Amino acid sequence: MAMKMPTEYKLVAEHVGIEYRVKRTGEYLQAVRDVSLQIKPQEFVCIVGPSGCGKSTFLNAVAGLLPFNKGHLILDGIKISGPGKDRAVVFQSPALLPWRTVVGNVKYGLELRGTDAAVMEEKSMAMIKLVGLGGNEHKYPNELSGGMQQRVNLARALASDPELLLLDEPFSALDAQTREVMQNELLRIWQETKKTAMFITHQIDEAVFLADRVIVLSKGPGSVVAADLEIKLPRPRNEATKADPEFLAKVAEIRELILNEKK
Ligand SMILES: Nc1ncnc2c1ncn2[C@@H]1O[C@H](COP(=O)(O)OP(=O)(O)OP(=O)(O)O)[C@@H](O)[C@H]1O
Repeated sequence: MAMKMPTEYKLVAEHVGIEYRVKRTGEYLQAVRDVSLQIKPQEFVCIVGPSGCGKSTFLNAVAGLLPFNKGHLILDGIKISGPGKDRAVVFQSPALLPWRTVVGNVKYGLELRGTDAAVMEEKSMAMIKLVGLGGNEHKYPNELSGGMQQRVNLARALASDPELLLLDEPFSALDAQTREVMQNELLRIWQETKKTAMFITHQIDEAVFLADRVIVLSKGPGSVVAADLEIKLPRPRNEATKADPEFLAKVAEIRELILNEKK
């Protein structure tokens, strides 16, 4: 097996363009025009931007689920050309298999890879514990709340030990209180696992609370990177973070940037 060389960046996007062929008209829509960005190992990067700017499109391209027609996407020094076990995605809807228990769902990805049964059991149980679901291993998805289902989804993504965790508005279907709990939980898990994370959200305060860096995309279609802002708030972050003048200033700055994009 080829030795993986350590690289300065976990993910590099170089002038990435992504287009869709619109079925209805047969025409091409350049959803993302020119996105360049870098994510360092263990960094938490949030991507925000006006609705329809191509946040999900970009994430899907990084996941290898959508082809791109311009530029390059490079993960650990290797060009992305399709899905791979080095990336795991957490979508807004948990999409759990209803006929499988919590542990059965967490194991699913590992099973597809032919992982050894004992290793699979051990990893799945550890991940379930990590996401705070210990004791719920044998419950079925319909016995779980929305927040618990999203915890299972996170455990499933982490079980495969990905190099890059991709999260596409994972908490936007949750009520405000559960959402805040899950943001804190995600930060705790991220600090324990040290996974590099790319998180898409349209909620600016969520982005600033979570991220080391917030990248703002311009209005779409044909989006580019409008701003790339470092968030220097101390960690661990907690409720007090949200009252920090730096937090409030960054939220206001990004809100202004997005409002200007919408004009
Ligand atoms: N399957 C598709 N076929 C054609 N156009 C699409 C398709 N999916 C998305 N688009 C278009 O691509 C652009 C980017 O969409 P995308 O969903 O990535 O934006 P987004 O920033 O994630 O939006 P939101 O914040 O509303 O979720 C939009 O103009 C959208 O209409």
